[in-house]
Amino acid sequence: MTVSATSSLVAPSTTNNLCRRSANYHPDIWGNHFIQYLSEPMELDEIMKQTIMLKEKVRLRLVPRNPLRDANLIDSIQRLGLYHHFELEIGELLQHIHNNYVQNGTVTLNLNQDLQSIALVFRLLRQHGYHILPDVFEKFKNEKGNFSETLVGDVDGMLSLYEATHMRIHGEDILDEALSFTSSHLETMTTQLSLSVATKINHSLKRPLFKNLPRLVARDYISTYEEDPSHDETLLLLAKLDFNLLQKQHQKELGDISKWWKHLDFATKLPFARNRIVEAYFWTLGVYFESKYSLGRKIMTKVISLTSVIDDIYDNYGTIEELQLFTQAIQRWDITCMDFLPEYMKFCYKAVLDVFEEIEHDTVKEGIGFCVVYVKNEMIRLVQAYFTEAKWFSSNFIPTMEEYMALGIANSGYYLLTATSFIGMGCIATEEVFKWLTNNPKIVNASSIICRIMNDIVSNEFEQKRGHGASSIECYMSQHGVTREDAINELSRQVTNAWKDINEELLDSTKVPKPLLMRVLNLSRVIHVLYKDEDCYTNSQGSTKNDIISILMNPCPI
Ligand SMILES: CC(C)=CCC/C(C)=C/COP(=O)(O)OP(=O)(O)O
Repeated sequence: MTVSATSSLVAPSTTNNLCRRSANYHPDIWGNHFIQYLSEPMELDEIMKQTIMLKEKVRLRLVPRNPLRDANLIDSIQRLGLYHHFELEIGELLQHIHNNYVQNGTVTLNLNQDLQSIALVFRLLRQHGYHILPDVFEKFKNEKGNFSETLVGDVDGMLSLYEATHMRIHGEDILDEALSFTSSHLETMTTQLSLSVATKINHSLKRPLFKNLPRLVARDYISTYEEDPSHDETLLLLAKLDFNLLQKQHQKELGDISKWWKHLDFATKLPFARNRIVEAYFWTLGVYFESKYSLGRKIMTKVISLTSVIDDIYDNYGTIEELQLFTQAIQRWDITCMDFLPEYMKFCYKAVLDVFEEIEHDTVKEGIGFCVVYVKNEMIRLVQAYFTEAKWFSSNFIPTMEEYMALGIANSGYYLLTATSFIGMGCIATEEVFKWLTNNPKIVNASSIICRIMNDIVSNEFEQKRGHGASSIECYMSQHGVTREDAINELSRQVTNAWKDINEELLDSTKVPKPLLMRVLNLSRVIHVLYKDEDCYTNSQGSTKNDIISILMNPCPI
């Protein structure tokens, strides 16, 4: 295929009688639901006053007492979605545990055979950047070097160890073994336990804490915590009020963004494309939910929803000739290029330029206008990658795995989304940080690999049926002469390794501030939630719909 994106712009010949591919995506399922929230009154002063008072009450408790009590309190606060209010105090408490109960990287806390507590302390310290060693788990092995079967009766201990294993980095074989030991036994145990415990286990197996989205964890845990007779009333009430307050803010934000989307009227103008504004906001909410990231959420939701449409143009509807024009127009970034585009592309092109103008306006106001060119460049790189992918498909080219993954990292869109997420982070996202991003950092590559491969694994069969380029699965099968199942096993191993890369990079935040790395972690978590079993972004009527209802529509009953 010799189509190049650099030749001069020439208006396309008539395309009306072309045979275009179609994916028959289901329509938007939300209608005007979120626009309604815009007219709801916001009388929240009393609730805000109450939460301030409750926060101060909780803060008084966040002083070192007994390391186990401290660890459990931190765990509850984190699961209840309140960590962002107590970052400083929790940091100090963990520092205290580390100073007093860790020697040469090994936890020395005397917890005998209390697997639940040991694994909890390990998980919390790791999560907060302490490079402690997993050798504390050696004592749970038998003389043959296997995890002891006597642990199987300890459901809480098994679950706690299972959750801790997701923090593992390369070379930690004991945690690999612990993961397969705990997951296989937990799965078997579900048939012998009460329905509520089995449900809890199944949920953890599908969405371990570390790979789940903080808002989903909070909404779920608030209910679980309430049922625990030993719960702390102050903490529970604070968690509920805080969740509901944030939910009201999210509803208004999404209402505003939905109005913008409705006004674009892509459902009529580009009916072949996915219409997923609420799902795009959900994606963004997984990246940052805290009140102060409102601007970031607005920008990122708009970028995701437009990228989704562009992806559909390249994957389904556009002809190679049209795609070449669109690619050139994006490279040139000039509104006059619109004249050369087919009607349906004009709407999308104009919307992209308008959104970037809005980003420029917002970021200049915040004093970080320098970032726009970096984000724009990521959009250009993404569209070029989409075009290469379309050319490969139209010429029936099956790349090697190496060629495929180099393009797959670029067309995952995760560099664009990472750069976009940094815009919302304010002054810590310096120009150095955006430059760092242009040098293919390991953590962003890993997150892009997770995005590309998990997406390929769940959407492959459907995409191949409607006509799509070779995915990582076909490339691997063709290159290594193996079955689909073997290819999927190998690719899943690559996803596991990418998570280990992410964990390793999170332990070293010397190059880039940790809050920015947390965006990359959260972007990876979104992929785990949306693409674990099927493409729940494209087919959003199942678990995604339930997740959206639970965090964006249902307040916590007080
Ligand atoms: C990560 C980004 C940019 C998200 C925006 C929405 C999007 C393009 C989702 C993936 O769609 P898909 O499953 O059709 O992707 P692909 O065409 O890459 O397989």
